[in-house]
Amino acid sequence: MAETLAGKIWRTHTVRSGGAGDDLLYIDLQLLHEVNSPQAFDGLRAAGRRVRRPELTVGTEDHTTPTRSVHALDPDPARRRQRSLMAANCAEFGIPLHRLGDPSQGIVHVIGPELGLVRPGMTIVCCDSHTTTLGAFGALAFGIGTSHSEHVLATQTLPIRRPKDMAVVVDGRLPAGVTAKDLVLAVIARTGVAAGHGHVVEYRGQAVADLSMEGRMTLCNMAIEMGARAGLVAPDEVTAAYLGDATADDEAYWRELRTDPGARFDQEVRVSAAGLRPYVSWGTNPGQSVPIDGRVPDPAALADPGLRQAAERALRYMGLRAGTAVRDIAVDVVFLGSCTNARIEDLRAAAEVLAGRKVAAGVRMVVVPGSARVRRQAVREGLDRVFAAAGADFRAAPGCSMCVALGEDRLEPGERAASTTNRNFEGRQGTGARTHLVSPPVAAATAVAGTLAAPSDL
Ligand SMILES: CC(C)[C@H](C(=O)O)[C@@H](O)C(=O)O
Ligand code: SF4
Repeated sequence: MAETLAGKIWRTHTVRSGGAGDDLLYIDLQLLHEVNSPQAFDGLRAAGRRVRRPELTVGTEDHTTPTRSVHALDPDPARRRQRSLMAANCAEFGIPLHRLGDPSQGIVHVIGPELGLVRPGMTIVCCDSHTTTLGAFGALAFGIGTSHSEHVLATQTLPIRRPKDMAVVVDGRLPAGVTAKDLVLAVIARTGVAAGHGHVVEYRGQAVADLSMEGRMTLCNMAIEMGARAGLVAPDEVTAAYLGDATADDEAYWRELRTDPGARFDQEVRVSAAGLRPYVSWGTNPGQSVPIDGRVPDPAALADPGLRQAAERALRYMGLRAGTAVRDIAVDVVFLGSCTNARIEDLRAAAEVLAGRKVAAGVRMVVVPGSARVRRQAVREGLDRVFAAAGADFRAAPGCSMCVALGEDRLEPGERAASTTNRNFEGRQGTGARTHLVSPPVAAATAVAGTLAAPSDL
């Protein structure tokens, strides 16, 4: 029978089939970070269990770490305690951990691929919703809760119901200057934030095949923002070239890792790439996004009462008026960072726009690399000097930083940011903070213009 890619990975990892209920799935890799892991370890200890496969488990510190220096003492004792607890847990259970200052430390979804841990056809879990990022490699990767994390630590298996299959097909080619971030915002603007609920989304079509691995990671990163369990791109030559070490056996296996012709998806969305422009969010969910040359919509024009109310509330929170041209919105802060857009290609794209230009007076631009490796590469390429010359603050240590405001970095109440992150709900980047989700080139152009802008506006 014709199968989807998700279906194949699922079948080959099913230890026990649960019929209409949960299957028991073998998990190839579990990643951990400091925020959600303590409960899982407490559970193990209480049950007197060990970690079944510590060598298939890797931890990092990312959500709460300082970014100004790898030696900085975090002034907050609760955050310090949380990270020491993670270190103690990993030491006790024999799990490798990349702490701040370690050359491989960084945001959990960024370091997995860097460490060569992510391969096509794997099943990967982490107590973090953006684990979907790793679907870019043709791996089935998704976030789980802490009790499930404990289950995987103890048994290397996970009880879980088989999700449905959804295809997002992007026909044609993306115009110049339109990135994976714009594409995913455009898709969510069309489908809404719940369309993928209970589904694995496989991104397909020419525009997806054209994306680099980093672009595919951006795309899969935000699968969760349309409600999906996971995002997936079938492995191809781009994947093999990025991994760089595929054997003939690997390549033969990877060729099977694709959706068979005639396989059925439970849902399909088709998008044409050709007409897309840079996208910017105006509201408080990623679906509330419009092209950069658009205007803040008028809630009164929305037929659906739920969407209308959400838009009214979003405009109030965001301090925006219907009909305002997006390009007229002035920002206080530009944040280039996060597991969505803080890999080397993202930093390059922003630096290309900033080169020879200055961040506008009154605007603060903060650049936080996704990992220590990304930072070293950026310095090798001289991007640090480009950021400094433009007046941007290129931080010394990687981490989630201002994406989530769990560490020191955050927006002040009422501040407005153009941010390369993935979530813009109320308070996400700090209490009362206002977030506009953008791509790295738009972030850089906005920093220069002081108002939301694309590079072509400069
Ligand atoms: C803190 C963590 C569990 C959370 C997640 O699950 O995604 C965070 O990474 C986020 O992006 O909101
Ligand atoms: S960078 Fe942001 S989205 Fe990514 S894991 Fe960290 S907090 Fe979550």
